[in-house]
Amino acid sequence: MGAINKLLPKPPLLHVCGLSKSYGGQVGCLDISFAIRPGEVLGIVGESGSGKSTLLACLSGRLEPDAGAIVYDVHNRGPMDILAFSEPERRRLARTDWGIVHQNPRDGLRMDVSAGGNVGERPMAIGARHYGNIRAEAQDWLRKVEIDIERTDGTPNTFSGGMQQRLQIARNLVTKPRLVFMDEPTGGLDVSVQARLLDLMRGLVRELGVAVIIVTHDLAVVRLLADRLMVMQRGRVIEEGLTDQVLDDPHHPYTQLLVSSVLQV
Ligand SMILES: Nc1ncnc2c1ncn2[C@@H]1O[C@H](COP(=O)(O)OP(=O)(O)OP(=O)(O)O)[C@@H](O)[C@H]1O
Repeated sequence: MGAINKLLPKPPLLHVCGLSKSYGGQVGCLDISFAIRPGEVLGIVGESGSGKSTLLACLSGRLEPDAGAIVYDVHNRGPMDILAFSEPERRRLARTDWGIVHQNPRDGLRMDVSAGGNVGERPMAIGARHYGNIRAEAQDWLRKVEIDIERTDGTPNTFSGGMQQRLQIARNLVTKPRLVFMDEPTGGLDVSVQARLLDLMRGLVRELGVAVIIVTHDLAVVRLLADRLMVMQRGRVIEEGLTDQVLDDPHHPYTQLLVSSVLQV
């Protein structure tokens, strides 16, 4: 039985079914269904207004969907309908199991708290108490995201945009979440800074085996990071599949347009 289990695909970490959200008469996202397995990276692409942010906000508990189910395999408890969670239960899940990397590091960091504090307060929030260990772990993570540990006591507003984004990533990964939501994590950065950040993220995601849902309009980002891709247009998923397959052989005319518009640049 054990040998057979190893051959079977891992059960989904997150299972989304028929998720919809509108704003008055305006469709945000419509009838979205997908599953993501542990350690898998799912990219969601589409032009501005296609519903990416609405979907991500519904998944990460920042927005209440109008319809659908979100089932998450909660650590030590099993698959649960998280839309039925109370607010404290949802906050606890976000603190222990999830990470959220925002496009603007200011939304994900505490700008008046030191870099070491920004990383260290996450393990503290889930029970770490020994100051020396917390600081050592924070510095270990600063090193991993290539921030000089001499900057441990500096605040993020003295950091460059790229450093702030790397700090936000360290703050999210330090507690080894099982699922991380990323919203345009490389947006607003110089191309060379983006490339370095992407390399770093790819290494860390693979090393930790964390599942990631990454929303972006940048096909180069998903090409490098995502195992699977969903393409959205006007709130719906119009194409999905393995990233290379979708990008190298797009079937839907809208995906073909997206891919060809990048190739022309
Ligand atoms: N607060 C809101 N009130 C009304 N309509 C909204 C609101 N937020 C989003 N929408 C609408 O929902 C649709 C999806 O928007 P959403 O922001 O999810 O798209 P997006 O793909 O994330 O776009 P972008 O890449 O520009 O962030 C759009 O038509 C948008 O105008």
